[in-house]
Amino acid sequence: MKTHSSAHTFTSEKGTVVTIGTFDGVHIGHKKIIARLTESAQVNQWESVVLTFFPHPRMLLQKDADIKLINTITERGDLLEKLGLDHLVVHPFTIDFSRMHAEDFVEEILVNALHAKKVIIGYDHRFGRNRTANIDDLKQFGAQFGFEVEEISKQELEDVAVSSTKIRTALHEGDIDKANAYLGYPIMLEGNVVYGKSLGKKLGYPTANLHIQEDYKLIPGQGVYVVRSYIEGAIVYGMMNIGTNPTVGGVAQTIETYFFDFDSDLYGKRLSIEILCKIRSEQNFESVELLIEAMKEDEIFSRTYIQSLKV
Ligand SMILES: Cc1cc2nc3c(=O)[nH]c(=O)nc-3n(C[C@H](O)[C@H](O)[C@H](O)COP(=O)(O)O)c2cc1C
Ligand SMILES: Nc1ncnc2c1ncn2[C@@H]1O[C@H](COP(=O)(O)OP(=O)(O)O)[C@@H](O)[C@H]1O
Repeated sequence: MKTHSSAHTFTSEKGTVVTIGTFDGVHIGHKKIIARLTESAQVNQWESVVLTFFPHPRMLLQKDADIKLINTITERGDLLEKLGLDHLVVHPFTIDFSRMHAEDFVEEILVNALHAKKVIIGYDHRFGRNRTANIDDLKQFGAQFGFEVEEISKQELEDVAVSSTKIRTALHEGDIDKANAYLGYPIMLEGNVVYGKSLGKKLGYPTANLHIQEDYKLIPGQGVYVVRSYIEGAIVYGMMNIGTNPTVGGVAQTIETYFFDFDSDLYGKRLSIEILCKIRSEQNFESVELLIEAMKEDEIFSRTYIQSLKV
């Protein structure tokens, strides 16, 4: 898969079949749409293209700085790559771009830049300045500029929209089982290991504190989770706490992981950590001794769970 940072720098050898969307989560519903795209490309000897925008239109237009996404833009690219796409175009969503008239968008972006022979799009897709154009307009533009339009049905689209919303809600609630089932893969958090309060080692459980750069990344609700990571080529399991560490007087939210059967310096390293299941909610224990007891139980639970994955 080739990633292009703008439609204007896109190049392809052949005509293309294009779909447009955010595809946040790249979940089981999205995969069906992408499968239609890659199949159509194969049958027609075209190249498959996903056109996506960044930042998310809602971040720019509604000043909705607080919108949270299931995937960072890097994760989205990595997940789409696994689906056998030929091209991912991450076009910058700017104020100027948002003001483009529908016909200019079709001619400049879809036809001239992306060489679209076919566009696969939701029945309710709206585009162009103030989202004035709809799928019927797109079909007319198709006749004018020589591309086909394939409509994704209401039912199929609702399945996709519902699962994106359901995944976000499930993640907020810490319902990892549900979120992972809709995603079709374990939700992941990626970031750099930073210094914490240096209490972990004293408690007998050193924890790698993860700093996630992308402020729009949705962090699952507070709680203690069984996790998995890949550190220097090896699978490492662990237990993660997402919370404010109230027992030791913490205030700010941290994401910290104790890795099992592991003992090396992780400061400054980049980790991608998959969340596999929830153990319990974070609690404000009356003493540090009680917190340590709880962590010992978390470890027993986690090791049993991990063992069950291996049989
Ligand atoms: C598996 C696990 C469970 C935890 N559960 C709680 C909890 O229920 N309540 C709490 O206040 N802190 C909890 N913590 C956070 C500890 O207080 C934290 O690891 C400790 O403050 C070390 O912080 P440091 O890495 O900044 O040194 C948990 C940590 C881990 C790894
Ligand atoms: N098994 C382990 N799991 C997590 N971190 C470990 C482990 N063994 C060693 N470390 C190292 O210890 C650091 C955490 O120690 P800790 O006392 O909790 O300090 P901090 O408050 O800076 O996180 C990690 O960032 C990592 O470099």
